[in-house]
Amino acid sequence: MRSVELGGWALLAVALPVLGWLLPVYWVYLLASVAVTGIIARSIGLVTGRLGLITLCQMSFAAIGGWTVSALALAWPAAPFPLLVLAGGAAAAPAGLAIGLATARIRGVEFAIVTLGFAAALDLVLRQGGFPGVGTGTPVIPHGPFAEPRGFFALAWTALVLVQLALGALGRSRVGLAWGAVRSGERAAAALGVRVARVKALGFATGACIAGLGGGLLAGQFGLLTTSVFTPLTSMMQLVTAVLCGASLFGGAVLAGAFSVFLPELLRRAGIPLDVGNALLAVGAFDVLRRGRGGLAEQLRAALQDRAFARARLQVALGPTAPDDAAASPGPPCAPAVPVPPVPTPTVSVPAVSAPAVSAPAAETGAASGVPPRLAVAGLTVRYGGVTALDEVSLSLMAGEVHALVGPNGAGKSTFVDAVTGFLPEVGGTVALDGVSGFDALPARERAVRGVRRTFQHARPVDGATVGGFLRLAAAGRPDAGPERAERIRVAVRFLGLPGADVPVRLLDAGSRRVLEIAGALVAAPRAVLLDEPAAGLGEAERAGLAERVRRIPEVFDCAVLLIEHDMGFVRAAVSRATVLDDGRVIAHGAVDRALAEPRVIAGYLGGEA
Ligand SMILES: Nc1ncnc2c1ncn2[C@@H]1O[C@H](COP(=O)(O)OP(=O)(O)OP(=O)(O)O)[C@@H](O)[C@H]1O
Repeated sequence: MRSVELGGWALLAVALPVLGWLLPVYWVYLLASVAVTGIIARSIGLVTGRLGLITLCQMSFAAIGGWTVSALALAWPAAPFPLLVLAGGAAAAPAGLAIGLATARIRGVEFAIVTLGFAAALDLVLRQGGFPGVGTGTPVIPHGPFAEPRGFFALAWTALVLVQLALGALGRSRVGLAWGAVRSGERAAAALGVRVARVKALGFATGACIAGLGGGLLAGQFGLLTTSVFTPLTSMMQLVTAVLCGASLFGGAVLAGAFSVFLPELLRRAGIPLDVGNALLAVGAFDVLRRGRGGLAEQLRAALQDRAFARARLQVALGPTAPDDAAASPGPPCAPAVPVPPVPTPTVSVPAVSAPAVSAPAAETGAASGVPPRLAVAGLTVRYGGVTALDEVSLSLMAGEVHALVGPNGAGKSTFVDAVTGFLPEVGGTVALDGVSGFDALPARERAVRGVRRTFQHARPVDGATVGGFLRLAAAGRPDAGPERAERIRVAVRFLGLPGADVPVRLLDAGSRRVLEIAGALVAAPRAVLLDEPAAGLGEAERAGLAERVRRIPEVFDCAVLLIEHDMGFVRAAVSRATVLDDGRVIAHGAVDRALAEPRVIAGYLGGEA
């Protein structure tokens, strides 16, 4: 895969100068247009392809870049043109940041409508004021060699390649990995410690900056810009073409540029109305979205990846472990490598709660030893409209224990995890971490950063990431040094038998993805992990292997585990204590065998299975 990419870059490095100097000027002009349009398509590929946000205003950001370059070139004709183009990108970025911050809490149709509104508003403003130089008929003439078509060709393609290299580096960084996490699911991203609103705004601002660069280049290529180039409709057509071609990749952006430039030319020569071409592009984009496999370039890359990893191990290996398997290295213990900062006293007041329906004896919760529970949950109450999903539920999760939370479907188990990890807006009761109250007042991301990590019943690890990339992102939420993180990742990979770091997550089967999600929780040096049905999707042998590993998590990672699981064999193999919920209330708790042997549990849940 890597060699294919390197080969592609080498081919480009040779082909572009040759084409630039040998082709007739007309073709050089068209190919320069491909690069400029490709830059705008790449900005859409970032926002829509990587971040999953439908943007209908990328041509408006291009207009801001074009307007800025036009104004600067008229005021300062001898200015180095590349510098002006950079100024165009810089001018568009704040507009993107402002929209990104204002829309941080929305996505989907609402987000698309906001961007369309911005595009329409800017279109009106531009129609009133026009672009600099148009009134007097003074065109932008790029200073120096860039005024010539061949010089401009070199500038446009250099800009596209530099944008790609910058996005490639960003994509491998924590920010880029976080874009994929946000696209996969904002809840799951927050559970990884990602600042969702900030990451979205930054991504949108980056996209705006790139579109601004494209618009700045358009000013140099056209000389005089007209508003018809930057209407909301052209933004929509750019989006359609970018989606069809898969512009989250360099090849897709180039293809989108080629479609935009050559399709109208071909249709014109064939005497076919341009609208027919637009309709064909729209149908193609619709088909791409319907299939959900990405645009043309993304599908090609997926096919190449499938081939490259055809012989690789793509499942977790969960055979029996040797007692010292995970901790084979003499490295530092995985946790608590970083001390957990104290939780500040909450500024919001927590409503007083009455005593829990069933309260745990002090000896069982560990309170008698004076060691505070890792998580002390008291009187947790959650209502969905008229449904009381949790009713005064209390549970103490002690250091060193694996504790099961079991009960029939609809008992409130997932709601409990959502409430403790901060994913529900209105929750009654209190949660303390390591004896410090106020944990329940923190937002979800902050709870993850403080060391309470979770997995989801329906796992969705980061789109487009590799196993290694996902784990790096998951480990990055803690303020410790790189080598400690790398060591935690190494231990978790070995402990859970994960496939190679370069394997794309999308190639893993459902069960292996869930195990990867567990690893993501563990590499963050958590104080407690809450695992929601982690064995779903695994075969019989793997389930046994996972149960054994879950039992050993406290010993290897110094973190307490709350396990939700319907398979009682798995539960008995993995846990020491259990709390049984039914209809949102605790009906039994204590040592696992005793709790599961309670008559109410056997009658209401196990149906004689005990
Ligand atoms: N978003 C929601 N809106 C309304 N009701 C909900 C919502 N989520 C859960 N519920 C209800 O709350 C109750 C508890 O649901 P929850 O998903 O927590 O149960 P569970 O024990 O995790 O079930 P399962 O084992 O099937 O996952 C159920 O009656 C469910 O229908």
